[in-house]
Amino acid sequence: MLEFLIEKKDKGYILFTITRNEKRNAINYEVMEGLQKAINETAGAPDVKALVITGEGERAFCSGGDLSVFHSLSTKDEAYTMLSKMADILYSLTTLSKPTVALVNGTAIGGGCELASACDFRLGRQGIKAGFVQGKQAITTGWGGGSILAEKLPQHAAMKLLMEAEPQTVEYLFDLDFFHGIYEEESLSACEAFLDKTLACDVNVLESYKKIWINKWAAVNLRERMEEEVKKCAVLWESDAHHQYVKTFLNKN
Ligand SMILES: CC[C@H](C(=O)O)C(=O)SCCNC(=O)CCNC(=O)[C@H](O)C(C)(C)COP(=O)(O)OP(=O)(O)OC[C@H]1O[C@@H](n2cnc3c(N)ncnc32)[C@H](O)[C@@H]1OP(=O)(O)O
Repeated sequence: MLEFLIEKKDKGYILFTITRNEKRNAINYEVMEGLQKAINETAGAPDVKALVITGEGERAFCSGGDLSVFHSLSTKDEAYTMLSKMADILYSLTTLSKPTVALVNGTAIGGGCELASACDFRLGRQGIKAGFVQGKQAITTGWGGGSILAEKLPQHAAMKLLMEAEPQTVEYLFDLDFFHGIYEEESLSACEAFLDKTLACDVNVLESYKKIWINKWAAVNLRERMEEEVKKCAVLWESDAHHQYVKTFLNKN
């Protein structure tokens, strides 16, 4: 069974859905491949004006890296290989030539918040929570999401979310400008209402405007800063405290 769905919508955008609700839409290597495929398809299709990313079901948007897979990564070198692979994908998402939306339909935890941060816009469903919880697991954001967040939010807001490492309400995160909209209705209707005017714009105009930020992020060496973040997380990954968190989580039931 496929772990993701890529759908080309009539309104002119691609919808990428992580279809692993039973694992709260955790990201494994197959989901990583699917995400890159959706990014490439969006970039390459002249009739596609945006990419929307969401999770299957009502419980979770994305619970970050799949710990039942990544728990076997013991050393910093083993961790680096996975972390840098996803950092490449998140950089290509961040710098995708067209607008992107994280449609946060449920809980977003850890790397799930990094995935959302890599999108241009974030919509959160009423009642959900999201948190960069890595700090509570003796690691940092490991996919470059901290450096991306530092580009999207004011320093005090980004630092607070990363250093407190707590799941927060959608209202709290809206006030910090992490979310750009809160919705109660069905997710896709909310997303299409948010994107309506943008999708009415010529794709060449959208790409020209997005290039302003792509150039900015290149000028501030975002990719190099993400690489440094990945390397630091890989070192922390080796700690007993981190391995103990993962072990406890996987043995909880
Ligand atoms: C890899 C590095 C990356 C980075 O930052 O670079 C990271 O993302 S590190 C952070 C990794 N993610 C987590 O620590 C989140 C772990 N999950 C949870 O905290 C909860 O599951 C939560 C809050 C997302 C949802 O809680 P809820 O009560 O709704 O569900 P359960 O906890 O009962 O989980 C249901 C089912 O899904 C499995 N599950 C959930 N998250 C993950 C995950 N990240 N990896 C693997 N499996 C996950 C969980 O084990 C349960 O499975 P079951 O077989 O039913 O017991």
